[in-house]
Amino acid sequence: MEIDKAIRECDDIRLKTKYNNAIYVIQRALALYSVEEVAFSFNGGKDSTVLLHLLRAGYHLHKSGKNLSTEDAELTFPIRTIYFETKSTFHEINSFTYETASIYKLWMDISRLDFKSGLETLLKANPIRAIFLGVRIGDPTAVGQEQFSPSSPGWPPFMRVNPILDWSYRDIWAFLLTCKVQYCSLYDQGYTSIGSIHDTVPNALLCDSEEKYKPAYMLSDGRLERAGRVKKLTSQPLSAVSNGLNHDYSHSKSMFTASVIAVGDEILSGTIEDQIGFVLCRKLHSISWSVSHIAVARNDIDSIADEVERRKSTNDMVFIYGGVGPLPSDVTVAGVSKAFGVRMAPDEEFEEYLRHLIGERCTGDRNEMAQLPEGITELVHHEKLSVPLIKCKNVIILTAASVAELENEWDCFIDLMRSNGVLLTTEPLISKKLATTLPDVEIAQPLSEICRQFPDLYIGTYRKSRGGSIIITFEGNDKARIGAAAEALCKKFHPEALSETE
Ligand SMILES: Cc1cc2nc3c(=O)[nH]c(=O)nc-3n(C[C@H](O)[C@H](O)[C@H](O)COP(=O)(O)O)c2cc1C
Ligand SMILES: Nc1ncnc2c1ncn2[C@@H]1O[C@H](COP(=O)(O)OP(=O)(O)OP(=O)(O)O)[C@@H](O)[C@H]1O
Ligand SMILES: [Mg+2]
Repeated sequence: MEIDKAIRECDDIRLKTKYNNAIYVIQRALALYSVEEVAFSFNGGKDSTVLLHLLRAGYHLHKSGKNLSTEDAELTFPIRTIYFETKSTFHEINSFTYETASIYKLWMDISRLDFKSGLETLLKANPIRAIFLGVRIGDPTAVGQEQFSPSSPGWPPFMRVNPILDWSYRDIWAFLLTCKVQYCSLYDQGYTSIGSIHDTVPNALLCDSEEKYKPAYMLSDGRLERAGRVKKLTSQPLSAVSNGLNHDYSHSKSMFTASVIAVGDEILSGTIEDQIGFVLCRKLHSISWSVSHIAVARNDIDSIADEVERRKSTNDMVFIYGGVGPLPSDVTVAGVSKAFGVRMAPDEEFEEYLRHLIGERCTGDRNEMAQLPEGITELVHHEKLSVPLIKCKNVIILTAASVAELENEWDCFIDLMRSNGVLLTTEPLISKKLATTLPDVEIAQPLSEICRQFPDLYIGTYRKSRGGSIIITFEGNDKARIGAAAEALCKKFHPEALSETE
């Protein structure tokens, strides 16, 4: 088999290792699923071109391992190949896909539906259980994926098989050039990663002094392969902690809203009690911020991403804590990354901080702790913080794991907010509490009337126990109005029925 031979004969040890690992994944998949149960998602891009040849080699080796006729395996490639064709595909990509299909006699299934609907249709009509993809770490969609990853909730059920997940940009080009296989012509014109015609331009890093573009394999820093993608999210200046807040500052009197997300399986199993959320709500309340939601998410990228996605657009700020660090369960930052649809990329500034903090233990080939969501992360510095606060648009990732640590991070956060003028826009809330042992049925009606009379105040109630006292809270910015509301309520009962409490 020409691919296998080319790799075995080359002296690139790194490429050989990557190749062997990818072939291993392919062979395991072919051992787990029959040929009819697998499909290959091919779109003419460089990554899927690499995968095509790996699959050809892997299928051949799979056949020869079973002592079946390998001649047939060289000539035919019986794995169903799916291509989602759209009007916004580059014509060079389209024609390369069709030419490749004809050269290698691919069994093509063309879909003109969106990915999800196309896959639903395909899976209804065929016994497909696993799909090979050319997804690589660094792709925005790779966040949280492994070599075998079930499709996400909401997608039809199948196994995503990613044999080249750990391949770098350099590995891709080493393979294509070593095996001397054809690739789409756009890669020779400065394109380094290809999306749709609307969001892809040649990579400016390959433009020479005569305004000509060098081929994609000349890009020296593979982390910049997506520099030719027109960004959907523009990055922000890294100056103020208030950047990215959804709040409209022109209405300075309106309340800021926040959501609080704790991350931790142990909170959900009742092993530990979340005290940080409680203290954080109190602190937010003390500066007149309204907490609209508090949630606990599992240590799982999709659960975190779902929660963050839901809250970030409806709140001025989202605070998330737990699951930050190098442990296997520390996936909070990756979850935030997924919520914003951006990839995780090494952040040199953050790595430097970590190096100071924990020495050389944190450096290495893949310093996971120093990977942060790309293009949306702002490191917010404060002299009292040994590691800066991580702020992704309006999501603040707190590293606190105890109330004392939260106190420190909070003080710094407040300091920074003040210096950005944010806290000066709202006045502190004033509150008054009344306690009563009257039964709730007796209080309900008169209290409703007071609520109607004082719509400018927040009036709430809570019970200490079913049989015990009820606490009525009055909150607002105007002391006189609070006094008037409390008095109006007291007048509706006998003089000792309600008393002020802390
Ligand atoms: C075969 C196939 C399977 C996919 N499975 C999933 C999935 O399970 N979950 C998911 O969020 N996206 C899935 N996607 C979508 C991709 O992750 C991603 O949204 C898409 O490739 C982005 O392409 P775009 O940048 O052109 O929008 C799948 C795509 C393909 C082609
Ligand atoms: N339109 C499509 N049809 C079929 N598969 C697709 C399509 N778009 C993406 N895929 C699958 O998703 C994988 C990842 O896509 P991605 O765009 O990151 O890589 P690529 O297109 O192969 O290379 P490049 O990074 O140069 O664009 C592809 O390798 C392919 O398996
Ligand atoms: Mg592509």
